[in-house]
This record gives sequence, structure tokens and C-alpha cells, in this order.
Amino acid sequence: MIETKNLHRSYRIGRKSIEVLHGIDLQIQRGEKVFLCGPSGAGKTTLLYTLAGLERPQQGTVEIDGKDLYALRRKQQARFRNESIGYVFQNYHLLPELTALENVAVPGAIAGKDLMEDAMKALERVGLKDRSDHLPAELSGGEQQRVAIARAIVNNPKVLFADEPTGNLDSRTGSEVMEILMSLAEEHAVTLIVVTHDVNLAKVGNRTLVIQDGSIHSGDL
Ligand SMILES: Nc1ncnc2c1ncn2[C@@H]1O[C@H](COP(=O)(O)OP(=O)(O)OP(=O)(O)O)[C@@H](O)[C@H]1O
Repeated sequence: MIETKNLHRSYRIGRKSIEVLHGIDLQIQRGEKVFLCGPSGAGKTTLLYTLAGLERPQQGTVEIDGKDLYALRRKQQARFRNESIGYVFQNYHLLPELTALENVAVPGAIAGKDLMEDAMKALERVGLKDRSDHLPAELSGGEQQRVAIARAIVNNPKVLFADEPTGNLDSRTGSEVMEILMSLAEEHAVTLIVVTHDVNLAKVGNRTLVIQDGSIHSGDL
């Protein structure tokens, strides 16, 4: 489902260039649940964003479902992301002036589709039907993340990327959110890639990749 070849990503700060990904080759099968672990600053988020079509590598390719992501024109890439990929971020990234239901319907609105009915179903799947008219500020952190998960799955994506989805939650709420994410991914055979520093959470996946100094060192924790 996902294949990368020789991925390099570096950042330039003034005259200094820091290479964060040193030629990553990776294959992830359809329906796999992969956790990216590793120390702070190792390049987990950078790899996730590069895989997810959010950060162009300086070298190398990312293929998702046979599509060479960074070879697509900008509009095609945006459409592919909208139709095939779901995103969950640590800080939820909900629009504060929209209700939970409206937030979940946003990907549909971007695609010019009315997904209100699907949005309500997605909210139901994360157990938040009765909070549909709440604004994000009127929801707990765990509930906000569940809204974000509902938004990520509303389009039935093939791949779901999550960057520290439990990073702002206490451990019990974090485990609940991770369970919801895993069971939705399982139910819909979605390929799931999750960045986490919590090795205990990572144990529920099929595969763990440990990133250190910009390379994948091993799959063992
Ligand atoms: N936009 C940027 N500009 C410059 N340097 C960056 C940028 N984003 C990340 N970096 C640097 O790249 C390195 C890897 O960052 P990244 O966020 O991918 O690490 P991480 O493993 O996700 O860390 P953490 O667990 O702390 O979130 C870090 O040294 C960071 O300072």
C-alpha cells in the first residue's frame, strides 16, 4: 500500500542544513498497523508527514496505492489526499467555530459533497452522537480527538496517519482513543501509521519501526 525509496529530508536553518531522514526504504502492506517509535528529534513526525504527502522530500519517492505522491500535480495531490487519506494530529486541529458534526463534515465540504449524514454516522462510531452540536471548546480532550478521528474516517480513506494522537491525553483516555482508532482501522481494513513515543501503546500494532538518527534501526522495542 505504501512504498518509499531512498527518502531524504533535510531542513535548512540559516547556513546550516540538518539531514533528518537518511535514505529511508520502506514497504507497508495494505491493512497493516504500523507504529513509528524512537527518541525525541529522531525524525518520526518528519517521516510521517513525508509519507502522508504533507512534506516533500528532497530526494526519493513515496507511493501510496500505486500513486507516486510527489509526482502528482498540486490539485491532483490535494484530491488524492482528500479522497484516500485521513489525518489525526496531536492537537486535534478542529475548527473552533464549527460544531463537532460540522467539523466531521469538512472533508466532504472540501470535495463538494454533502457528508452530513455520513458525518453523523462517523460521530456515532466514535460514541459521540449526543455531542454533535457541541463546539470543540465544549468537549474534553478525549472527545475532541474522537471528533478528529470521525473526521479522518468520514471519507472511508485507504490510509490513516496519526501523529501522537494520544499525546495530550491522560493514559486512560489515551488508551481508549487508541482502541477506537485501532478498531475502526481493523473494521475497514484501513492501513494505519501512528507516531508515538509510548512503547506500550505501540504494542497493539502489527509492526513497530524504531527510528533513530533519521534511519530505521529495527522493528523491535
Ligand atoms: N520545520 C523545521 N525546520 C527545521 N528543523 C526542523 C523542522 N521540523 C523538524 N526539524 C528538526 O528535525 C528533527 C526531527 O524532527 P521531528 O519532529 O521529525 O522529530 P520527532 O522524532 O517527531 O520528535 P518528537 O518526538 O520530539 O516530536 C529535529 O531535530 C527537529 O529540530
